Amino acid sequence: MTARTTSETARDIPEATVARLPVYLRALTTLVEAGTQTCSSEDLAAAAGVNSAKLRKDLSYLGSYGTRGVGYDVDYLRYQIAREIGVTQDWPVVIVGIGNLGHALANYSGFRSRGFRVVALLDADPERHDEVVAGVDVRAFDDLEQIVADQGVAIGVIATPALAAQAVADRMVACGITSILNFAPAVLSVPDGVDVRKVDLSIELQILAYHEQRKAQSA
Ligand SMILES: NC(=O)c1ccc[n+]([C@@H]2O[C@H](COP(=O)([O-])OP(=O)(O)OC[C@H]3O[C@@H](n4cnc5c(N)ncnc54)[C@H](O)[C@@H]3O)[C@@H](O)[C@H]2O)c1
Repeated sequence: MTARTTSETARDIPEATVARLPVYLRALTTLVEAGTQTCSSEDLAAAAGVNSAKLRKDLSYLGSYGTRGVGYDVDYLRYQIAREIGVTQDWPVVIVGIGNLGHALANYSGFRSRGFRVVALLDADPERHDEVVAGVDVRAFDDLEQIVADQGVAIGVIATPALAAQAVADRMVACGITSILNFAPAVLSVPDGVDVRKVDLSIELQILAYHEQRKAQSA
């Protein structure tokens, strides 16, 4: 994943720390679900896959230092991180491009449990407009402006072909969306104040392929 952000968070938490907070949140959620009440920084670091010094430093930005000999209160730390990320509130999200990937994203139940509510699925193809995916109607892309205004949407997901992605992003930005998660293999140009994160699984696979090749060469 690559990040393009225009500003640091209110208390200037470093961007690399911000990127790890959701990882800690996921690890803490697993601990809460397992009934764990306290954990050491070493346990949490192992669950999150980072080293414990880095974890302690990251959590110190949140003013969270744990209790010597006891560790962190799992439930409270989870709340603190969720509050810092902003997922204690419900974020309405629109997904544009309801093809193979759009269907998979719309059907993913993990968004809701992590604070994101998919309020609209939009597609330019009228043949898709009769569909209901995960209980949400697929609607015309031209309804974007109305939906964003009615629902106060700040986050948009792009799952269209690459050629359409910039035009979709432009329409999103023009009607007030300020954060975009882009799955299309296209570099988006957006004005200051709009954050774009790009997800590209084939790049992740290519990085793994590079390491596989290195392993094979040194074997
Ligand atoms: N990032 C990743 O890891 C990853 C993985 C898979 C696919 N993708 C990308 O996601 C995108 C979607 O892939 P897919 O397999 O779902 O494609 P798809 O062809 O099945 O679906 C694309 C959908 O976008 C709609 N669309 C086209 N132009 C539009 C526009 N201007 N406005 C609104 N909707 C529009 C189409 O009608 C279609 O329903 C592609 O760009 C693909 O390369 C990325």
